[in-house]
Amino acid sequence: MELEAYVRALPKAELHLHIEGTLEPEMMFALARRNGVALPWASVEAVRAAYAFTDLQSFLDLYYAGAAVLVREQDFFELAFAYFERAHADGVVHAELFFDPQTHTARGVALETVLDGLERACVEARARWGIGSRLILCFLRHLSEEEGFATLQQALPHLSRIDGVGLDSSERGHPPAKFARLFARCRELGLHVVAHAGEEGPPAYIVDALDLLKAERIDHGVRCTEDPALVGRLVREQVPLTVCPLSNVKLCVFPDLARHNLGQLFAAGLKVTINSDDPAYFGGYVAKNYVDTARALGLGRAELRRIARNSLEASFVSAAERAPWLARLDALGEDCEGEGGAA
Ligand code: HPA
Ligand SMILES: [Zn+2]
Repeated sequence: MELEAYVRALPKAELHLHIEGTLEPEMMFALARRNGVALPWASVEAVRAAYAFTDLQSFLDLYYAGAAVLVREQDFFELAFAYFERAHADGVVHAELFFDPQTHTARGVALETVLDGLERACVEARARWGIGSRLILCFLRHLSEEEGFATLQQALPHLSRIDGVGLDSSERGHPPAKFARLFARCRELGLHVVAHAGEEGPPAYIVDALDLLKAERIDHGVRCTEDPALVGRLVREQVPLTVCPLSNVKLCVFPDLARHNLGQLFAAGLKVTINSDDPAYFGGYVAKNYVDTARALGLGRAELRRIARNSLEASFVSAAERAPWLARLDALGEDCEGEGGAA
């Protein structure tokens, strides 16, 4: 089996995916027209040409500008439905979607509108393709903790359809400590907790995401290798890292995939997963992240199976829900063992 087909056949969970980051330029322009929203680019080609990012902030500026075309429930539905269709083609059996309510409520779009559209797509994806999903509300860390509390207040009537909270946006200068009280309240409400840390921020932010926010997974986390004691802890506690290789290259966290530290993280025994982050902006959905990383770092099929297994184990589904996917994964491993494991 070709590597691409093998990767697509791996049952996998996607755990680090910003739904607003799946907005392809074609949809951006179609929704801008439909909703009468002016965009700062003249054409699909012009917006694609602007995807030459130098760091996280240069991406975020463009990403928030693009998200302004999302206004109605139908827009959020179409956005998420298009993602699920691609995810299904990539062998994703379960996806935990991040969404950024503050990006939308700041423009007068109600949290309920966002949730209604996303949830309808989740239901439709389950019915059509059997894909499972969860929704994770992310707080924008460049805003204040008080604004985060206001967003949580708006979310309270909808907690039955929100599974967890996360922390995203500009990392440098916005440490986890800024949100310790907000995340404590979220935990009291029974929400799962994840946080972006150690993408551009220092390893200390990963430590604080674990100790102060009680994050169950670290989103990115690649800068952990600068602190050997932290790596030891992440291995001991088997804290999942949701690594996004194409994102890291696009945002200049690593100069190229061959110099990405995912292979090093994996060899150290960390619970590494591979994800796409904002695939419309970073040049590839989850299967391309697996394939390109495997080629660049020489990962074999046993390693790819391990990474897919990690994603299923690190998801928020029950052991019973996960069991059939793990069985399929193991069966695939045996089927392909004789075909030469190397990527
Ligand atoms: O990679 C990311 N990092 C931080 N915030 C984000 N919001 C969307 N993508 C990202
Ligand atoms: Zn992210």
